[in-house]
Amino acid sequence: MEPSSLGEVMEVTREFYKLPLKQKYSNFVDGKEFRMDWCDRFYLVVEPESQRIYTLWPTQPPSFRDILSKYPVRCREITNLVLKNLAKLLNLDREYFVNMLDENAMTHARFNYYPHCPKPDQVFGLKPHSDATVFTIVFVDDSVSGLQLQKNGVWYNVPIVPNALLVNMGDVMEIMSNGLFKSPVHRVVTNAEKERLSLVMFYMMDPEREIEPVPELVDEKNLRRYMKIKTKDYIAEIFKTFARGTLSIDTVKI
Ligand SMILES: O=C(O)CCC(=O)C(=O)O
Ligand SMILES: [Fe+2]
Repeated sequence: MEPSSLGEVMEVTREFYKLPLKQKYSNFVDGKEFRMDWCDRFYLVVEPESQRIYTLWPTQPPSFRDILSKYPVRCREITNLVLKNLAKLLNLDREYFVNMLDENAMTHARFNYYPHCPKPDQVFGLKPHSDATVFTIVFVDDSVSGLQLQKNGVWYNVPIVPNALLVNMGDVMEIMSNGLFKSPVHRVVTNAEKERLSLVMFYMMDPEREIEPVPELVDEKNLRRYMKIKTKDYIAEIFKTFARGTLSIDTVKI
């Protein structure tokens, strides 16, 4: 994607979060079972277009709508390209995963704003989680880091790469690939001095479609590792597990 279009997208996100009319509320609830995250989130359905609720779309800054209408189109091109190559890697029909994201598939845009935090050692910007999506495209802040990935129990900082988008495999791909692909656990740490922004595109299937390992990838040698679950039930699960700080994918592992 051209650096100029990416720059515009980050700029409208920044402008939006500067608006006084936006109610800013940061939560710090320190309980035994429940810990809120140090961030403001704003979700919009962007696809299917018929499900956009334009009354919720900010009218300020004035270019918000226009820019946020074009961005998903470009992200979809990236998604399709990567999904085709992932299917090829698994020796499946190249369109296999692309076809899962049919006309009823849901794409959410999530705008994350992490205010600077007076107690960065006590609260996360976003708790450890894996994305309950097919696929996620993250546009991270171009100057403040904070996103970390877990591998073999160790946390690694995700570097800031100018004008780059981060493509993240979600739980659905882990389940469908019967564990060949991994949906990485990640988190966002807070920063004592600086605020941070990100814009995340979440690709999910039609809520009525079922998630399960691709039959071609399961046999006597490669036993089935995940149960079947309807997309909408999996989404309902996320809200419970995220609040508890556990992983949704663990609920469908066999
Ligand atoms: O803010 C980020 O860099 C990542 C956000 C994220 O992981 C999410 O919204 O699921
Ligand atoms: Fe995430």
